[in-house]
Amino acid sequence: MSQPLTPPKMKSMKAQGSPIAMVTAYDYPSARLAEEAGVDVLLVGDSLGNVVLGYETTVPVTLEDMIYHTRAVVRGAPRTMIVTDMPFATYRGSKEQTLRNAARLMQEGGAHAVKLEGGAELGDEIALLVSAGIPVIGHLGLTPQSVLQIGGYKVQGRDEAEAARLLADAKALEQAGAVAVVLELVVEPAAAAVSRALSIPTIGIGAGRGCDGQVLVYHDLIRYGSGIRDKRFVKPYADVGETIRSAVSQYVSEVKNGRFPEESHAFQTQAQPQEKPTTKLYGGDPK
Ligand SMILES: Nc1nc(=O)c2c([nH]1)NC[C@@H]1CN(c3ccc(C(=O)N[C@@H](CCC(=O)O)C(=O)O)cc3)CN21
Ligand SMILES: CC(C)C(=O)C(=O)O
Ligand SMILES: [Mg+2]
Repeated sequence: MSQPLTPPKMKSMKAQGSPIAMVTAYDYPSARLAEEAGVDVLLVGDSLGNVVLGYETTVPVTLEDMIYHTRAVVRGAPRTMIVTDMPFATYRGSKEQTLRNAARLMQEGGAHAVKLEGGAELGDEIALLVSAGIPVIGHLGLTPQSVLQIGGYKVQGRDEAEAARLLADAKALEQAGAVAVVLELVVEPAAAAVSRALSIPTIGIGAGRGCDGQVLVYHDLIRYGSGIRDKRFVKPYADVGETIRSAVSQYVSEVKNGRFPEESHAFQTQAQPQEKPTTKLYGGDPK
């Protein structure tokens, strides 16, 4: 991809039946690799609280955390559309504060769009952000920022009433000007019905095959982390956690048994031919 995706382009992808591939990212190297891999959209998710910062939930994640990680992701993926989650309690209560917080994610963080968890009750907030020129993505179904209220991570839309409310909320988000809606942990028929009823794309996570796009948490997708539990909706495409554990463990043994470093890793008084000149580069290590 040469230029970041735009909201109109996302909508035309839906119209053409071309699935949108989204993944989270939280730092420079992961963003860079995802851009090289051709993802359409990167989400700086507040799931960084769980997978990067080690919190139990996304509730402790701050606006400063989101700005900091967004900046790193933007540096790693300058040609990819970057969406940043507005974290817990930063988009309710005061309109002024909601706009200021979203603006900081865009101006200081460099995000191209923001994502908010919630339904029809957010109509005014979304309309305000849209009027300021901010692309807004909604998030329905399981909304992890309310986990302490909900009492767990549960599949949504199982009964008729829940499915109807999901559809009404999705329509309200579209009406308010949202450019896409994430559907999390929603039963497949309900997510498919919402996807058919909207002209803006739905991006599913644990929402089955009927959505217009998919999103997964980076660390789940590559099994990066200790004790990453394979959830039903995740397909792990690599086992990076095991790769890292094994590499670091080999390093530790080689240091302890004296096999590392070797002569080839050492510098002598006279420069040797294989030594590389030192380079000063911005934007990460030389490749
Ligand atoms: N690593 C990670 N991946 C995520 O997808 C994710 C996060 N963290 N943190 C924020 C939210 C929380 N999410 C979660 C957390 C747990 C389940 C879970 O336990 N799912 C069960 C199904 C539950 C049920 O049957 O009702 C599963 O086995 O998939 C799902 C989504 C999604 N998000
Ligand atoms: C799971 C996705 C949709 C998300 O909101 C996050 O990563 O925080
Ligand atoms: Mg999130």
